[in-house]
Amino acid sequence: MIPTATLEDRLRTVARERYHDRHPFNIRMHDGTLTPAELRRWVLNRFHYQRHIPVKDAHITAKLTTPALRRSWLRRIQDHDGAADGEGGIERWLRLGEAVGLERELLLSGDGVLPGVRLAVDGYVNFCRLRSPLEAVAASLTELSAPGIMTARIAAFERHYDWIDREGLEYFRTRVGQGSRDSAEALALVLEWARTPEERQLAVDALAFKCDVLWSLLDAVDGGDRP
Ligand SMILES: O=C(O)c1cc(C(=O)O)c2c(n1)C(=O)C(=O)c1cc(C(=O)O)[nH]c1-2
Repeated sequence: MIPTATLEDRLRTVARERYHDRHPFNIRMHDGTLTPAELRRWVLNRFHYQRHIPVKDAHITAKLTTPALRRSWLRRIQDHDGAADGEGGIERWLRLGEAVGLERELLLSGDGVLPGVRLAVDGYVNFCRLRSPLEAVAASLTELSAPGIMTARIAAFERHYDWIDREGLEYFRTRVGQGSRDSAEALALVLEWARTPEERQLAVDALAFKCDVLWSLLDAVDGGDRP
């Protein structure tokens, strides 16, 4: 039997070693060498991911079997959708869009989202819709690495892209705390639920799949716009 500590180590290793902070496009973003057009392409395409996070969290919530679990997962939907119009993570991402020069109407229209990004996001939503609660929750564990990448991103944007209004970075500032809390909560559930070696392997594989989703998204953005 593999002890629980080993599963946590395996998950943390996957979340670290296969994370999209190592993707060439992310490295260029943080080095400050993206052109404004490239940065806009990333913000526009990532909005497609952002707006689907509460959809996938609704699929996960529907699989949870106790009021306490559903209540805690519902909070994630509210983090993104807000308690009212003009609040929440999706609204903050729209403001990031405006700070880089993209009209919110353009982001909301979905125009310009790359085919590879649509496929990656569909893949993630459908994975959480079709797989077990263990696998769906384990897939969210990329967020073990998210607070680190967000902190690095805030510093990189402030340093290298001074044409972007700092207020636009509020999405990332808010996500540092939310991501730490969400990943701790998800990790505790996965460690509790994955009791057999097979279940532990499913959790690790789910996390590896999610790393591939994020990697594919950046591959598509790195490939440039359609002619
Ligand atoms: O910018 C990023 O690098 C990044 C990564 C991730 C992630 O690691 O999954 C998320 C986010 N951002 C994010 O903003 C977010 O709301 C989020 C939700 C989830 C999830 O799987 O439930 N991941 C992420």
